[in-house]
Amino acid sequence: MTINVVVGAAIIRDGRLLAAQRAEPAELAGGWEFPGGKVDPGESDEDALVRECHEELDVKVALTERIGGDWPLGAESVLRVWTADLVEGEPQALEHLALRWLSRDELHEVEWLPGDLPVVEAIASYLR
Ligand SMILES: Nc1nc2c([nH]c(=O)n2[C@H]2C[C@H](O)[C@@H](COP(=O)(O)OP(=O)(O)OP(=O)(O)O)O2)c(=O)[nH]1
Repeated sequence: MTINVVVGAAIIRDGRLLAAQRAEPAELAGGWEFPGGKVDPGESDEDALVRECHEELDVKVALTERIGGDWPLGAESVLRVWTADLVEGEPQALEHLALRWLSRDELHEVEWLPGDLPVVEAIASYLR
């Protein structure tokens, strides 16, 4: 069985984390996640993440630090997360229902996808 790699960006600005609300598929719609997506064959994780942020948010990001290792998403996928700085552009919800910048106190005001919760905990210490 091949394990699918999903990459996610913890974009932080002024001590706040950018959270994005999924628009699809129906069973995930409304849940909040890190911008990102699946790594294409032959593509590095980091290149995939920069590409996905451009496609989804119309921004250029610079990845800064890997957060933890492979975070399990069910039996068949893992999530790999990097913190990121915005280098160019203001994030647009091109593929999401909404975007929010969350301070540490606000982290749990949105309903994160279940697999993201441990990652969100790991990122709390980076926020104000
Ligand atoms: N992008 C992203 N996906 C996540 C997170 N947490 C989580 O469980 N997932 C799941 C949702 C999806 O089943 C899968 C990522 O798929 P995706 O739909 O974002 O990937 P993609 O943009 O490459 O889309 P596609 O080619 O399949 O259409 O991982 C997260 O924080 N960010």
